[in-house]
Amino acid sequence: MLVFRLGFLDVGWLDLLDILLVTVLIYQIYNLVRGSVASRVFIGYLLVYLAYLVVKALGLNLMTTILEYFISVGALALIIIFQQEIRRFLLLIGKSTNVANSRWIRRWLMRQPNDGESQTQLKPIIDACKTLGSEFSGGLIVVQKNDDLEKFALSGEIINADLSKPLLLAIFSQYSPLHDGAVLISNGRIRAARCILPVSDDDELPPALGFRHRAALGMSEATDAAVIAVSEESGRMSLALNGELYTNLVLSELETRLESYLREPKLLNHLQ
Ligand SMILES: Nc1ncnc2c1ncn2[C@@H]1O[C@H](COP(=O)(O)OP(=O)(O)OP(=O)(O)O)[C@@H](O)[C@H]1O
Repeated sequence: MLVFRLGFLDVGWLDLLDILLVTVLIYQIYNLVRGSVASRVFIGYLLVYLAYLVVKALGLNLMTTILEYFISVGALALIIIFQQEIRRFLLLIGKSTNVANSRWIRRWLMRQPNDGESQTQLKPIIDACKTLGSEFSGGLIVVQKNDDLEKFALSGEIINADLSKPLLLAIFSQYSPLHDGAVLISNGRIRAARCILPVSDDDELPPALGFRHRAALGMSEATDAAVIAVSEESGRMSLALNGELYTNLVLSELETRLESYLREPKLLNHLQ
């Protein structure tokens, strides 16, 4: 059905709906990539696409063909560059559908994490963070959720020991040869120490936060693990989840966030 005419263009309700949906989509994508290097790539790609539309409308055939090739190869490159953002976007959709809140769906489709699988005990971790914070020792602890973290474990020293507060404190003691880097906790055990984590290039991170916090954020962008950073300088605790860094957490807040994130139902986990 025709709504109005714009020069030679007939604009209908469906066109308006189409424009609205594209606007929302571009806005959401912009929100996800804002502040990262990817945002500049995104804007660059949009400009090339606009140039393509213009040369196509003007009938410049050779230029149109060149830009067409560029855009089709660029689409593949975009998927690689925007891995993290695409993941966050799908996560956003997964969360907003709120499937996990339906009791019926929970019962029939989801496996709760406590059905026989070994769950990581959070108490030793929280207690260790408390001591590390009060002693200004500094620490970086990765708690596995679903994603396989073995390649990160192999970047450090494999330990494979029972999880306990004294062992965590011994690892992060400044006299320990293992205190540098991150401790990786997997299936309720300390899997490895001295692990090297990917560093985030998010330029919105406050300059006061150094590489420990960047590594925590980077790991949470690359995987679904929960990463705790205890600052050596301030003793403050931060938690990185799904590419978000929650800073200056009090102990109870750290525990609640960690608990609810790690105990989310499995179906939701797979959407992330
Ligand atoms: N990519 C990384 N992977 C694992 N650990 C890292 C990484 N980068 C830094 N670290 C750890 O963080 C420690 C402190 O780094 P830095 O002082 O830059 O961090 P920070 O964020 O300022 O934290 P703090 O407040 O504790 O000083 C390093 O000695 C190292 O143990």
